[in-house]
Amino acid sequence: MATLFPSVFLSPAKTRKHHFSLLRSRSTLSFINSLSSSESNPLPSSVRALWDWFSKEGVISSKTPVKPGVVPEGLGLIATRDIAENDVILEVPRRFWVNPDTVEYSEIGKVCDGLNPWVSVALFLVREKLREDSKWKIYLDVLPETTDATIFWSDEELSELEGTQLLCTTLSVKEYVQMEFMKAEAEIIIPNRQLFPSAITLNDFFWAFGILRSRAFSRLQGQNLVVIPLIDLINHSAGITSEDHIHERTGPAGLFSWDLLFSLRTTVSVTAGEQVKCPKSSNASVKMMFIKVVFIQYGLKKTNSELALDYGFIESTPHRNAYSLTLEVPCSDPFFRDKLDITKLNGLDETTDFEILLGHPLPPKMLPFLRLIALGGTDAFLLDPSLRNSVWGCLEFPVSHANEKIICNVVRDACKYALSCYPTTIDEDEKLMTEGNLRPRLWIAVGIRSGEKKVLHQIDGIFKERELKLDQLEYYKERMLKELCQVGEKGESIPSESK
Ligand SMILES: C[S@@+](CC[C@H](N)C(=O)[O-])C[C@H]1O[C@@H](n2cnc3c(N)ncnc32)[C@H](O)[C@@H]1O
Repeated sequence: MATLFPSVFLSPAKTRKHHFSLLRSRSTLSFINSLSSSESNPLPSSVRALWDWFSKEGVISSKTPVKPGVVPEGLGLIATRDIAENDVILEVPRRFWVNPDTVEYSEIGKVCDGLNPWVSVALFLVREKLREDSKWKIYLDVLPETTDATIFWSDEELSELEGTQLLCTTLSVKEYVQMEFMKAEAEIIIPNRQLFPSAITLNDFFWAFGILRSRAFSRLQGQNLVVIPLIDLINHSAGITSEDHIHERTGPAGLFSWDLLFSLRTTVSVTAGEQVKCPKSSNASVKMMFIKVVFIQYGLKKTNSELALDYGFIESTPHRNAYSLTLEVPCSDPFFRDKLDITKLNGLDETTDFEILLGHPLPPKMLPFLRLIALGGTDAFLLDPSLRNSVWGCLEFPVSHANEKIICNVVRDACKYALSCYPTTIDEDEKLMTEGNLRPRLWIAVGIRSGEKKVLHQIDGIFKERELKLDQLEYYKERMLKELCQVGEKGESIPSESK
């Protein structure tokens, strides 16, 4: 019966639809202890220059409760004094923001008019980076040349992702960026050489894209992306479980000015770090600083694939492991129009991605959608227009033995096929991870491929269990009969066939 379905019905290895929004959801602050030697991690001069610049501009002062520091995640923000709940950590005035408005009021504003906002900000960043006299030079010097985000991986590094959805997504994002670059080059850069005197390469454009994906926030008022110097030094921690700590307000924006401020606050109080003697050291002058690093939550709903793609790290939290199943009503289906109608009525598209998380149940609309796609034969009466408003309710429960068997077969076959595309087993991956000493990118690759396989085994397990219970499930006709009997017990009329 599985052959009833064309191959487009369920395509697990299909590239996940990527929403090329560069917006990061609102973020959260918190404070985690970290032990760090202040002597062994000197602050780069570029970061000191940025701090001095912001001091001179009156953006930070002796009252600012954080300072930049070198932390395991690269640069980060460190608490310098006790901070009370809901205190402001940093506030950066609008004149230091980099967003589509910044581009609009710049020399390239006119030629970038109408461009996709992220493309215009990317062109702006690259152009400023290539200028010796850029007003933004002090900030741009602090930005990393690259991260461990998968768009920056070599072919050899990407080969470690063989079989994964993340590999497909990374390749399609790279293709998309390349296409946008070629378009921008042909339509904006080449026709306006006087504005872009230095050659801009695809690698430059990728750098800017990577910067935006890993550092841009979404504005609270209005949805345009924005990069905020200094605030973008904040790192992510799995330990932070809330996302709501960014505010915008109008306030003092320097020595004599008033402006819109992008403001980062905390909802938890924090006591600043203190100097302690290194316990193993006999030399009393060697001291370790017990520091409080300020972290945010980059997005509670982001999967490990999204974290790896955007930021270049993954978490060990199980539910960050996900697998996306793409379900589609095939246009060759004899009931295509009816099924599409029902799909739309219930808020789904003809092709819908269902993200399944490790340790979580299937998304609620997945089983009804599967049953709808599989609907045919003697069950096709449920597609009658007179049942249009009630059919989804029926699909939330098993329809018929045949229908349920089809969905089990199709999903299990798809899982088996997807699992056969990974060159390693979960055991092999876990052995690599426990042996340790993996380079960061290999660690990410191994974590991603083992996470995806775990989710596929979980999905397969769910449908295997269903398959074993096919004879015990209650189907539509039995449910209808039961309902009729209940009506009968209440003394109402019973249709003659049921008597
Ligand atoms: C918004 S920036 C934060 C500042 C950054 N650490 C730096 O050195 O400029 C985001 C980047 O920081 C790093 N990062 C943030 N949180 C991290 C974490 N929990 N684990 C590993 N890297 C992290 C990643 O490279 C990520 O792309």
